Amino acid sequence: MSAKQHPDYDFEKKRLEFTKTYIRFLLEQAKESKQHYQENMGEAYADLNVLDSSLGYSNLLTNVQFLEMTEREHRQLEYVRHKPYFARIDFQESKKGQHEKLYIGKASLYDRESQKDIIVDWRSPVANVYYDSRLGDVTYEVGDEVVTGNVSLKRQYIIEDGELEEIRDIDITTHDELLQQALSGSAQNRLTDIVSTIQDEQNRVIRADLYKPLIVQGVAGSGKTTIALHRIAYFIYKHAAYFSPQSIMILAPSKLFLTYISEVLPELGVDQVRQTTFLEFVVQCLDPKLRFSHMEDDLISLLQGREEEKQQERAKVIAFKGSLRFARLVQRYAKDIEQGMIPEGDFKIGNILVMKHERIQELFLYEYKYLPVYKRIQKLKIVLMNYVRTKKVQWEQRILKNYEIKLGRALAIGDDMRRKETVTRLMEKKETLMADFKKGCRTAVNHYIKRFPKRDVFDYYSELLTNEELLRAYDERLTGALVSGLASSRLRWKRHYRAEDAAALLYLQHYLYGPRQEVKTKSIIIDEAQDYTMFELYALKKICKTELFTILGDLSQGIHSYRGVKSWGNVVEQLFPKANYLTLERSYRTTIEIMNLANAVLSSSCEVKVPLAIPVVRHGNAPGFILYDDERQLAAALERAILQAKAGKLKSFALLGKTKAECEYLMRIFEAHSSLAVELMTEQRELDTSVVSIIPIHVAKGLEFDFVAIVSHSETYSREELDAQLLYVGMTRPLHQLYVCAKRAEDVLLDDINKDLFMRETGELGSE
Ligand SMILES: Nc1ncnc2c1ncn2[C@@H]1O[C@H](COP(=O)(O)OP(=O)(O)OP(=O)(O)O)[C@@H](O)[C@H]1O
Repeated sequence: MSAKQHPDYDFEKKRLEFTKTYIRFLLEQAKESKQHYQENMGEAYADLNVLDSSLGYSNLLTNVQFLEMTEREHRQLEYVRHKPYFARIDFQESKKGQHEKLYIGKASLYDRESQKDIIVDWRSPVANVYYDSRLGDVTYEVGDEVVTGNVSLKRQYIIEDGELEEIRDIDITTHDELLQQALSGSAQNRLTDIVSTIQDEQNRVIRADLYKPLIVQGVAGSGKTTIALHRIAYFIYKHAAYFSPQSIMILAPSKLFLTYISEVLPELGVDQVRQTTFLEFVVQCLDPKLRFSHMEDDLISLLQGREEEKQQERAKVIAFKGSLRFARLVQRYAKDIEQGMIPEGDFKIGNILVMKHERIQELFLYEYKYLPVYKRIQKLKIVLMNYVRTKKVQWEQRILKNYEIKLGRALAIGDDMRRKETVTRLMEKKETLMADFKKGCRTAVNHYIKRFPKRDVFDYYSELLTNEELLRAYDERLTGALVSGLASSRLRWKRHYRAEDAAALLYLQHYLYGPRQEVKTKSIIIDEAQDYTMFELYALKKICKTELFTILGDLSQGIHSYRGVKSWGNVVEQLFPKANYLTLERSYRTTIEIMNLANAVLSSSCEVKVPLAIPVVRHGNAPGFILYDDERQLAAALERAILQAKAGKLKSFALLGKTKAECEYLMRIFEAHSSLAVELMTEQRELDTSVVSIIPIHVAKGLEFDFVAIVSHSETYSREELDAQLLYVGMTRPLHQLYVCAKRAEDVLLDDINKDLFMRETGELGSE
């Protein structure tokens, strides 16, 4: 209800004014403190030359740290001042008996004098009660302790620009009203935070054990991306000492997607989290010059279905390269490289045995095992150099002694001539030997180390792919077709690889060289994880040396399933046996009508591997099916639908095609027959809601729009799993309105679907 109509309006208004005034006061204080620390820094800097330098630096450093802290506080206050909180719970803890009104917001605030909470952070233990429990008796956990109490009121606020607009009391069970309101809004070109309407199943994901891997199967629109980001904010709040933002890495499918999610973390007060794509990460670990063709290229070839047999073979090669079987093959190869590296024979300087081959092997293969193979060479070099240095005098004396004995014998020779000759020869020999020995001590280690092979990861990997004998040696069950498929999958240019090679290269780099820069990641969040191969997940685990993965995906959207995850069970069993597995079955993005049609299309054409999405209670228009005959009709019908939707306040519009070629075709149709501003979206561009975006479905995966039309013009959808999943992905992108346009119902798999699930329109309706 409107805030003013609520019986507690005066009280709540006063409370809000008090909070705002206090925030203003703190902001003033923070401003003064900042100035103070800046002045101190200036003085400390000037003193650097005068004072003992360590004291000067420590002064400077202390002030820099205080300044950073104050700036952080300042930023946080600035960012909550217009919307300090979004909910209140009245809570009475059983033990204390004290009744508390707890206001929940995005950041905590307390009275500096009384130390009492003014705002409680949404991530704090007690705030869990707001998300998780109903009115009445509740419990929540603080560490190992369980706190019991009673919640007598749950209240929500809508505060805009510091003004109280609405107050709602949640009487029995749900947050539905506020959720409905949140969901009925428009899709922006950026994802937003949802702290005030997090649902209980989502709350469980956000707060799931942070020290265990977590795998989440969530239907389309269930909030996976959104809650992954909230989980990061929770990580940082709960374990600030262990998880700095820099130690967390998000892996997203594309740069476009990264831009799309870029505002959520700052909205949640979190910055500096590493956000990248898997291929970008591999490039950073290996070599900035490394280039990958995109996995979408393979998808496109598969979708276009050209030279079907060849494509089937390619799909098999891609699938194999993503498998743990290939990972084992690469592992064996890496082991052999390791074993075969050590130069033959003992390490000697002249005749002096420095180290036996067996001992070097022992050091290299066992004692330095904790290091990547090539780093062990450096280690061995240092050890051998030190060894030679410490032993040099002893060896020298041994040589000298040897000659002393020989000289002693020579001096005893009776014949003057022979004695002289022998002594001179021995002296000369000694001189040469000593000179050689000294030189040997300086150079022998380097010479020995140079005998280790010097090859890079690309060289090794190319050798593996193209050497039939090697491939069979590491996997004797390999078929001839696969062997030749692997060989022909190698790209011609050095440092230019296919996406399917990324995992093997990453693994080899990890095993042989270690990453180029130290990987400081302690926790990895993977979105759209159904597109990852088992080998990719395995290689990531190895190179980051962590088990702390949060893996979120939806098998129903597995359009890369020829390579990607087929079952979460496999991921748990083979890679993360300690993982928690959670599911999200409710979908928040689309209306019931749209979700019902998407579910029907999916289940009519392929085996559904996971539960179908349950839409939250939000109704909308029935999806429209536009049957058209020619380009002109199509453009006119869609223009009309879009203008109508614009009048109905929808803001973001997308036309989805099966492939890039189809989208380019649509672009031409619209430019020729419509006055709408359209733009062809690629992964490099940013979403612009002022135009109608034309996007291939696989690029739109993960994104959302108010209005979506899926157009089949030059491309149709078959009953193959890949096509049905692609349609499903497209159909689950809109928030409010879906159109499917085709020349025949079977082209978009609607021929077999219950006709009540969509409204059939003909192109003529729209053409005037
Ligand atoms: N609890 C919630 N309150 C309000 N909005 C929500 C909530 N949960 C999800 N949403 C909204 O639902 C939409 C879908 O969320 P999101 O994109 O995170 O889902 P997803 O599971 O990653 O989807 P997909 O797999 O289809 O890409 C977003 O607009 C998000 O803001």
